[in-house]
Amino acid sequence: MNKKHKFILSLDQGTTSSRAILFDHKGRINSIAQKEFKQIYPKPGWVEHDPKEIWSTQASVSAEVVAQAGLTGLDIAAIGITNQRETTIIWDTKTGKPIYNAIVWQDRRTAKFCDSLKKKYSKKIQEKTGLIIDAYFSASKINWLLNNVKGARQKAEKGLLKFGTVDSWLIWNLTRGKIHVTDVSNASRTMLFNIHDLKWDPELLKIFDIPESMLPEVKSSSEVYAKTATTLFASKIPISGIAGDQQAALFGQMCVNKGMAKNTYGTGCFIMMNTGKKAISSQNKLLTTIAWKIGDETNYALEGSVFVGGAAIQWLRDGLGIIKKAHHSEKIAKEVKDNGGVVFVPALTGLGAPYWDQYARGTILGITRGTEKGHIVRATLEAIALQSNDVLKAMEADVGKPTKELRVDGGASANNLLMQIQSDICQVDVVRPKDMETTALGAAFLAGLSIGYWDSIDEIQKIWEQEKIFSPKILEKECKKRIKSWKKAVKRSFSWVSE
Ligand SMILES: Nc1ncnc2c1ncn2[C@@H]1O[C@H](COP(=O)(O)OP(=O)(O)O)[C@@H](O)[C@H]1O
Ligand SMILES: O=P(O)(O)OC[C@H](O)CO
Repeated sequence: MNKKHKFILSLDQGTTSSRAILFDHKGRINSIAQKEFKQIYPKPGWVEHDPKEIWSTQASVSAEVVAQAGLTGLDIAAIGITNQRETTIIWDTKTGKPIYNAIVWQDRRTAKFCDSLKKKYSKKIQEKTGLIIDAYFSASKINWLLNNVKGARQKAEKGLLKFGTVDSWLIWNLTRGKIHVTDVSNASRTMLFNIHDLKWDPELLKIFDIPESMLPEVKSSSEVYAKTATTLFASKIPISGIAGDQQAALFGQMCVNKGMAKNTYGTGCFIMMNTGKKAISSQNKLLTTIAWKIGDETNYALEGSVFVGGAAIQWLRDGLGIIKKAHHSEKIAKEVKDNGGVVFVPALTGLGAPYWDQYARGTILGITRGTEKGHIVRATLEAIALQSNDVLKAMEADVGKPTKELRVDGGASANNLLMQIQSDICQVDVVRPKDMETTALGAAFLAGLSIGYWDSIDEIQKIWEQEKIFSPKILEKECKKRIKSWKKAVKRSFSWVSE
């Protein structure tokens, strides 16, 4: 069969659901299957997933999407993997069983430990890893698991345990325990990886007290790592692309040139700017990270993560119960002409970039007798846009250039009002692609490139299509006014709790 008549299967393992998507040679979606899984909150600030459920939901949607399309494994040219990043899984090499739940990127249990490292190591860690010391990254989570799960440290020291981010865990299972790998983009989120010499860093391993034998082999983002060995598919399919989900989205948005930026509106908001072959060290509390490595070329990016993006909408739905469905937020926010003076800072799990205050908490200011539910909902959408703008402005300051356009994707980018607000606040064009599953598409592109399904990035650029452009509708003066009151509110949310 002609390769071009085959499909690329993309596995998109996100924070709230596992998705499998089949893409055709034009980069169009043929079929999607998705399953949500359980979020486990054992204590305030702790967030866990069951690694077995991560695997079982991902395996079942993978089989489902192929069957649903009336295809078999023989129709799949390759598999690309993209995943929630930083989330930490440790498993027993012999049994393949996890020693504990996955500690999710949002989990704050290691905040104090991270604080204790800041004074001595902030500079060194930022130089080597591009990251700012925070409980967000994998290193302190691995350290916690080794120190708190009975017998873990002894086993790890004997080489009997493996650590992986979710990509490694999925590949371990897809290959029935034969392959333990990750790619540079995922490795760059662990706080153990030197992003300049592309190696696990012995000094960092010492600081976090982690044996190197636990770590996966680090590969590029686009190469054949292995072939599937599960019974999920009738044939052995090459796994040939891996990238952390935000890096995959940057690639899926074809932000392949220096200065191009994207924002993914999922649970959090993740703004990333391609900085080309150069790792730019941020002066504005952003992260320097590896976007991808293709062949011998490593591409770097600046990133700012907003912890609570679409999750603020979820909170309106599940916590406050003032909306029934996430997409109702648009209609309800449109019932009022503006925010009525209400400003919401959704620091529900602290504040990420560019503030990095793990002790900040959510606050709603400006409520009066006239405040309606629409004002709160509108202020929530504005907060998503304002947080994203803070990051974009920090990026522009780091690279010394204004952004031309912001490409958008993720669940909440379907909200037209939010996209218009984003364009107004940033005073840039917001460009939404036809295919909003850009994360999965990016992984498919990486997988397809390495097996020659697509010949080059140039060929892929030709198939990328935009759906809609949102241009600023308010004047810069009005925009500045809104940002001023937002900044005032953000200050009030700082250091609210001490634990
Ligand atoms: N129309 C919408 N308006 C605003 N928020 C939305 C809308 N649709 C989805 N969301 C939000 O987007 C998030 C889901 O996006 P998704 O990309 O699936 O996230 P993730 O990959 O983090 O699980 C949820 O937090 C949800 O509240
Ligand atoms: O699963 P998402 O889309 O919320 O992304 C999670 C990020 O990778 C965390 O860094």
